[in-house]
Amino acid sequence: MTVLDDINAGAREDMQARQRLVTLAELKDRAAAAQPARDAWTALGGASATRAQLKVIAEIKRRSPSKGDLASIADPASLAVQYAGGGAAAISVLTEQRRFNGSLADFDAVRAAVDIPLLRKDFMIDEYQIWEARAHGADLILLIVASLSDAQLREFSALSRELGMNVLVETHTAEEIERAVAAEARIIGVNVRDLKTLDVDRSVFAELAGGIPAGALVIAESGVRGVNDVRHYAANGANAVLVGEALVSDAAPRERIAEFMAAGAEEIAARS
Ligand SMILES: O=C(O)c1ccccc1NCC(=O)[C@H](O)[C@H](O)COP(=O)(O)O
Repeated sequence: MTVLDDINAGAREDMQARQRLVTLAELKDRAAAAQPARDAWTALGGASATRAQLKVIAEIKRRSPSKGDLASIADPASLAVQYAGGGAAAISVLTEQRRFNGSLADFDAVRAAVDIPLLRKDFMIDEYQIWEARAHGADLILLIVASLSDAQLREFSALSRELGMNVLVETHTAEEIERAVAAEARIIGVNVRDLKTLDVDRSVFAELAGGIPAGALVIAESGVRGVNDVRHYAANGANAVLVGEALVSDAAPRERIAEFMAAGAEEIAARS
């Protein structure tokens, strides 16, 4: 069993516990009453003809399987306000409990504090979680190609779109990019962290990003520890970077985001 298999199995058990408390019918009612989803595609630069900026998706991440405890984050809402103030285009909130110490309560607190698009970052293996995301005000969800069949990728993407949300489709290999493209993904992430071994290899981004069709938004996920990593991703075609550890462990996340955006814009200008 890989780490990803193990996380998915835990995510399913936790979802089943929530299903005993909140039925799908109740979630559907809550989703219908929720404010419409914000436009994450446009916030991430999708509608811009030039895509001259590098966008930052700033993540709220307390712990991780690879690094253990990262930050206690007693007040996720206050961190989210700092992220938004620094210019983050979107905020990723990890809601997985067992390995990341996240929760839907964190998500709700962040939702109440900021008005920019929110990514519900979890291990999505069932439509229930997609309804749940929308019911809690998510604008964007993550689908990990390695966790899903082609049919699930298509069905989960279609449901998310029906609910007004965008989908970040995460890949780690050329074959997974082909599957994402076949599922008509418009926002494609390359996670340089192999979720089966937890190895982080930033060169994976340079190898794979060129295979993503023009028109799609390209998100570099994981491994940003400083401006040089941001420059590397921007120089190799990233429209946005998804950053967790470097921001939660920084005393000045607002300034760090602004710094990452400035460095990224310089690289994009240099490559065009
Ligand atoms: O972060 C992990 O150790 C991890 C392990 C297994 C599955 C997923 C994992 N992380 C999810 C992510 O992809 C990252 O939280 C995200 O890309 C930010 O990464 P980083 O900036 O390196 O914290």
